[in-house]
Amino acid sequence: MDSFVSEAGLVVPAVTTEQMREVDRVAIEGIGPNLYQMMENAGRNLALSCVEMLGEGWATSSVVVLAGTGGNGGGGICAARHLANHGGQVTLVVSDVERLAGVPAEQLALFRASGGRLAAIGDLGTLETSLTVDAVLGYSLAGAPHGAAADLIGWMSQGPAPVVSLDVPSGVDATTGEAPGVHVRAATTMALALPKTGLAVDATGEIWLADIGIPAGVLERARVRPPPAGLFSKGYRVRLSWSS
Ligand SMILES: NC(=O)C1=CN([C@@H]2O[C@H](COP(=O)(O)OP(=O)(O)OC[C@H]3O[C@@H](n4cnc5c(N)ncnc54)[C@H](O)[C@@H]3O)[C@@H](O)[C@H]2O)[C@H](O)CC1
Ligand SMILES: [K+]
Repeated sequence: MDSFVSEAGLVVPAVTTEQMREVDRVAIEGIGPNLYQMMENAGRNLALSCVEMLGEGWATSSVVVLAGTGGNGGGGICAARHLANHGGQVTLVVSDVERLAGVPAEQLALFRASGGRLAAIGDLGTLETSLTVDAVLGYSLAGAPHGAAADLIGWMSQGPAPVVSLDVPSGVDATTGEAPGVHVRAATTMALALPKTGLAVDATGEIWLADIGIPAGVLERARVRPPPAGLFSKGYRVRLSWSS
């Protein structure tokens, strides 16, 4: 789907993975924001969505954050820190801690300082959750999920807790919407910067779009259509629907 629509009726263009990568490249190698800044905005918005989904008394509910080793996982780890910083009962599970590098690894170091709990994949069977955050795989999905990523997706699919997916439900191709193997069925998906063309599938649940601070000049240089003026005039997240 090449566009989505906001509740106010604004038409929001969608991007493919290739287009989003170009936006990220122009931002990170050139104008900014840098990866740290974008990930912080992603994680903070995601944490806020979790608080809103859980409602009053959210801080007494258990939240499990499942994170992969790339940019998607880094955003999830950042959200886990924000939840822990605000007194939430958060447990983080990373698919492969040894493979974390760069900014996602720095996110984990920050999380460790928050007092939140880090659990191993082997502990999954003992974890209780009221809301699960899916930050396992983002737009760099390559083929059917395998290894620890597939285990985490399987765990989310078994339990009754709602899942909030970051950017795209893990296992769903962000460009085509196809799922080459196991995939997450989200209650809510929070897309970053611009909705991806593959999000018009049932696995996404409610779609929200979060502003992560990318200015119009970056989109222009990446030759990507910008979101309509005023889309984020009331806040940093807006609900989107499929356009008919
Ligand atoms: N402007 C933005 O939208 C931003 C988005 N961000 C987030 O970053 C991810 C994309 O990050 P990336 O590091 O490119 O990759 P992923 O996190 O999607 O994947 C990580 C990792 O997973 C492995 N993998 C791929 N396919 C499989 C598979 N089938 N089975 C198992 N493992 C797999 C592979 O090793 C990948 O490298 C994007 O979605 C956003 O969430 C940034 O935070 C900044 C800006
Ligand atoms: K995800």
